[in-house]
Amino acid sequence: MSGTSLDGIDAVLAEIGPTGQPRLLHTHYLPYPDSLRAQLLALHAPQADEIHLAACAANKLARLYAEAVRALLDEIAPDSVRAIGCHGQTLRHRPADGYTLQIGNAALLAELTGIAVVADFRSRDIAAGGQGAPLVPAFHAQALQHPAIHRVIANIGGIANITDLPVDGTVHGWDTGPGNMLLDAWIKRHSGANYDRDGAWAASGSVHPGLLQALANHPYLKLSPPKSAGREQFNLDGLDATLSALNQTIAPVDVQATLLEFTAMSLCDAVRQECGSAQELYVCGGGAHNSALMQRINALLPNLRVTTTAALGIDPDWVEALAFAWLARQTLHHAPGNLPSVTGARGERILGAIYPA
Ligand SMILES: Nc1ncnc2c1ncn2[C@@H]1O[C@H](COP(=O)(O)OP(=O)(O)OP(=O)(O)O)[C@@H](O)[C@H]1O
Ligand SMILES: CC(=O)N[C@H]1[C@@H]2OC[C@@H](O2)[C@@H](O)[C@@H]1O[C@H](C)C(=O)O
Repeated sequence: MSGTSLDGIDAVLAEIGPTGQPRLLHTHYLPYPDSLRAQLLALHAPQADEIHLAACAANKLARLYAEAVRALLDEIAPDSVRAIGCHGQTLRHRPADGYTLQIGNAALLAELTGIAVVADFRSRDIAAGGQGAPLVPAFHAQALQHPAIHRVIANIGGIANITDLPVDGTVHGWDTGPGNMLLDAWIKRHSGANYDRDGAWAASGSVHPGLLQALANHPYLKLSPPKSAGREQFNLDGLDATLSALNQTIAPVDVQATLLEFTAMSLCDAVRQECGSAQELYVCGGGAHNSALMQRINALLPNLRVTTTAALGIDPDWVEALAFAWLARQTLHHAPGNLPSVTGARGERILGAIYPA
């Protein structure tokens, strides 16, 4: 899994039992080199010769994915692995235009590893009229649903998404707004750091009410699910435009504090408005490590027990990667991977393309 934070590759070796229950065997995190991160970020905007540049970046990604796979395979023979589920790196996500694009040369990854690869999980759902995202809710339902407790799972990566798991067994899920994306971008600009460790910088500032209000007016937040978001909706250019329109001097540290509050607020508003009787919220994704963010989520949802998926036995860092291992297994079993109640697709679909070993 390489997600919208553009931080690197989360790789897991997983065994998935006959009922679909996952068991995490090994994990490996491979950060992107700074140069690749910068190239991928640049490819999110139009530029000259971008088809060539994207194809070259896809090859680089395949080589890094292969390196991550090799690191997992120290103690297991490659031929005992059925498949690699490879999400790829999202460069564009435009369901309204009928497409989404995740790059990462799956053919090259199959060639380099000698293992079958399942890739391009989102396109079929979009072809069927869906958002193509989020896809993890089906896995959350499989692995984390409780028959008597109304749970919500929040994945806080670059973008934040939630999965609502009421006790009647229905599942809803959508992207609530920014996760770490704006926080990462703002601290990068001001100190060069890739992220605000534990939210310490944000915690040392004060929320600016005018900026918070302006951010809360983002049209994405007013849309009803099904909905999904990406860097198209939440990015530094948009933040700069909001700041210029306010025309006030706001200290960078207070902007960071306000971005953290905006991230927590957009997520918690979605939980309060759409997940009525929810009792428990389990957070996963890198945002689970941001203690200042976790504190604000706790404070904004006083009626829920807020913790991380570690309390359910799944380390929050690996839920998403496990989900794509599970989705790859669904594909190999000719079983659907999408939930039409989440993505809005016309029906269940078998997702992904298979590149045989
Ligand atoms: N100790 C920490 N303190 C604050 N933030 C953290 C910490 N550790 C990780 N993060 C944040 O988590 C991000 C990575 O999260 P994650 O791996 O879930 O993202 P992702 O794979 O891009 O997810 P998605 O696909 O859901 O967007 C980092 O960019 C950083 O912002
Ligand atoms: C297009 C795309 O890559 N979307 C990601 C992104 O990151 C979080 C959120 O936005 C979610 O919609 C999705 O990823 C997760 C893994 C998903 O599909 O469930």
